[in-house]
Amino acid sequence: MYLKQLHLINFKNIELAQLQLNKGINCFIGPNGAGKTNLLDAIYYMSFCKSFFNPVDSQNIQHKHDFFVIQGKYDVNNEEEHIYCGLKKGQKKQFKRNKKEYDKLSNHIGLLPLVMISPQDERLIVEGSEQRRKYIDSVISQYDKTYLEHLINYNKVISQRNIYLKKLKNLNAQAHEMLDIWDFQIIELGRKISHSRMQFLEELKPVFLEMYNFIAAQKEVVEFDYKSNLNQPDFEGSLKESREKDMILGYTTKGVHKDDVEFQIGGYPIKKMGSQGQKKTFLIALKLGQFKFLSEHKKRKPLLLLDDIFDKLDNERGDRLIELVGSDFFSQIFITDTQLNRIEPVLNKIQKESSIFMVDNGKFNN
Ligand SMILES: Nc1ncnc2c1ncn2[C@@H]1O[C@H](COP(=O)(O)OP(=O)(O)OP(=O)(O)O)[C@@H](O)[C@H]1O
Repeated sequence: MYLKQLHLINFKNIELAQLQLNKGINCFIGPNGAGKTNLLDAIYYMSFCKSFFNPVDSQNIQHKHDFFVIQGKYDVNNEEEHIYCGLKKGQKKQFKRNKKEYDKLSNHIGLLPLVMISPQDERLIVEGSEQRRKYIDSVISQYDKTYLEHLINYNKVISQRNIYLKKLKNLNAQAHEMLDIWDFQIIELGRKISHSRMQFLEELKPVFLEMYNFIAAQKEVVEFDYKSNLNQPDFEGSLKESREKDMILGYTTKGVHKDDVEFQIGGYPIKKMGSQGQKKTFLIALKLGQFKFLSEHKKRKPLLLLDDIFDKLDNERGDRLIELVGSDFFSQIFITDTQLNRIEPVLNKIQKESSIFMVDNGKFNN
């Protein structure tokens, strides 16, 4: 699978861009703020129907304009796929595949698998558990539609339960009866969600370790551990016991919406003990592991988007990463960097078909 053509109008700082893309490697080189990451974000948008960076859709429209359009032509197993996304201020976004609008955007997720590696991934390490859950959910949703449905339903149950808790004054028999109904679903759906998350992380672990050990040349020991709220011995009992507390707080404190994954280096949390380069290596290995995982599950190689990837890595790790990325294991790749003299030697080492686009002030030349 690869992206052949990209056409953008008023997407962030890119007023107009029409690009013919290379099946191999596409490099976008330019100064800070030029629009390199915005271009990657437009490609991300076509796979996930949303921005990687800004969840407020209307803020992705170029300032002083009232709409944006993103269009892409893909080759998927020698069939052409045309994706159109248009957003006009104050209106619902239009998302079409081959001129036909989707009934539900969730039906599109997974058609064009994609893995993005960005400096923003640091959020996965430094921020709270919500970031890690979102990450896991977005990967599983790319290959398992039922999971996405369970997750949507689970979130609806939690939000209805929370609305009810906020209005509740005391836990009388009627309140317990109502909560029993929601708690039954929290347990049923939660079990399925927790099981899928556990399976995914167990399968991801060996490929993640393989990638980490390759890039870091076995220099340190890393690990991740899934902590599911549902795995405590009597989850049902503890959900019931928390009702009083939930009523006071006005939200549900137990359930898979509180799950987490602990990232470790040398047996300690990487958030506290990892150096910047080690954290970066960890995140790259996680995402490349995800790439391998998705390739196997989708029987299709995802697009790989590498935003500012070589920053903070020492030469040895950088070289090993180049060796990896240059292998036939990866298909179409998009790379951004501020320096042409850092990218040119990389392309020479890789020996893959490539195009270089110079980016300045939202304009692209090659
Ligand atoms: N809705 C918008 N309208 C106009 N400009 C926008 C909009 N959203 C973001 N921008 C601008 O886009 C620019 C950022 O572009 P981008 O993140 O693509 O830069 P970059 O080339 O990746 O830079 P860096 O090398 O610093 O990562 C900023 O100047 C930002 O103000």
